[in-house]
Amino acid sequence: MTDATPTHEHPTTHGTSAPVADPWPAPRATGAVRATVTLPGSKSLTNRALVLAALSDGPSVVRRALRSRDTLLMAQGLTALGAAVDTSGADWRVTPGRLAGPAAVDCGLAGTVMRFVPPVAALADGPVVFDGDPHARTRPMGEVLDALRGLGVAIDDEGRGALPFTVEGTGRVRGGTVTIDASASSQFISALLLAGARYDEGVDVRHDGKPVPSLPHIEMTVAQLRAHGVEVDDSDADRWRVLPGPVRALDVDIEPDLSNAAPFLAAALVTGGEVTVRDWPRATTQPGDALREIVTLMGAKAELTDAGLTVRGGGQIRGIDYDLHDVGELTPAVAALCVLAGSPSQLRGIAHIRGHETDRLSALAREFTRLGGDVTETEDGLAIRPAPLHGGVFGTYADHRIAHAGVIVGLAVDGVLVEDVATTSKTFTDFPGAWSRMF
Ligand SMILES: O=C(O)C1=C[C@@H](OP(=O)(O)O)[C@@H](O)[C@H](O)C1
Ligand SMILES: C=C(OP(=O)(O)O)C(=O)O
Repeated sequence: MTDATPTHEHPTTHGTSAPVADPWPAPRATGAVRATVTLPGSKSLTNRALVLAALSDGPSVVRRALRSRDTLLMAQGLTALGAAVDTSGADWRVTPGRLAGPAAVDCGLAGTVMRFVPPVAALADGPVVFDGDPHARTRPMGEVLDALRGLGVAIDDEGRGALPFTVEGTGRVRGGTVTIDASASSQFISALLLAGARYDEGVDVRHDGKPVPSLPHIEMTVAQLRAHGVEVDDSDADRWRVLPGPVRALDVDIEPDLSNAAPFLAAALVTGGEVTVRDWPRATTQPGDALREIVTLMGAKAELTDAGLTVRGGGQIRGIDYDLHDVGELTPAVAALCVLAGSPSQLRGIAHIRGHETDRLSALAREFTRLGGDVTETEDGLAIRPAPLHGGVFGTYADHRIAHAGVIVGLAVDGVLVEDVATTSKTFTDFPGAWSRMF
């Protein structure tokens, strides 16, 4: 880095203070990558574990918690509500406390914080104000607020159906039956289920609308609730019932984040190399496990052994026709592989990712096109055809996974500069360092 290179100082909630060049020259692979990587913990598992620990009947331990912006924001939010969350070590300790306002919760850009914490705040005695990053104010949220109102909670959002808003907690929630349209995000359902056992009548949540995306994430919620001793009935399609009762304290181990494995495994395909991700679970509720199937369809070999998941690239990348509805968060990395593939691809079922950190379909189409790619948006996905690529600045829109897409393409294309790569700290502290260490 020269003195003339602009640097970006991460805010403290980004989990690191290392200055990083902006835009960041993405490492260009000069040969087949051979690497074994240890990835940080899962965002989705960590933030569910923290919420459930804060609602539990005693102290819990969240081992190998992910330390990143989203999880630190969750810890801060729950602390603001009255829990004691000790994040000083690798194992985070959560001691539930009396939930009370007035309090303020900064959601950053974390879907899990903006959706999962309001149902907890509803149990607090006193007002709790929620706000977040500018992009967060445009993320869909209204269904959760309306559902909470239906369960007996007063919320003041001045009709926005989005951040900022105030949950006017009274110390208890009636709960009961509510019907919502969760076609924009599975997190609407997970949010209500996570707190539901602590409501007087529990919750009976029904979905009415187009199919719910990211269903495995709801299954993850149900599994974690059951691990805490909560009774959940998910035997009917589009209906989830959480019975009222105590949430038992738990000592849990967090698995590595399999969605954040995507760029690392992609490096094996792009360079014809071999990448092993350590501690890949044999059985998991994480949707990122679908990467094993996806990279295989794209021409790689994926092998799960005691060492972890090893992916070997097999020369040219094959384009795919794939429905990512259940695993939408993998789209940016998969799209980057498709851009580098030797045959066309069609990615489907992901209209809802327009409501993620940014409109991911539009951002991916725009940024790949700027590098010479042939990528068009469809109503529910992306159509990608092979095209010669060139270097340039890759915009990231405050979206960690758009940054992953940029660095993947940068492996194979000279002169790709990834804007604000520090945004990756949303779910991965020092991603640029971990990425650079592979080469
Ligand atoms: O519950 C969760 O932890 C998540 C659910 C999914 O959200 P959507 O259902 O909004 O896609 C996923 O994309 C997000 O990264 C994490
Ligand atoms: C959609 C994502 O995040 P969030 O939890 O903020 O919704 C993501 O991580 O891809």
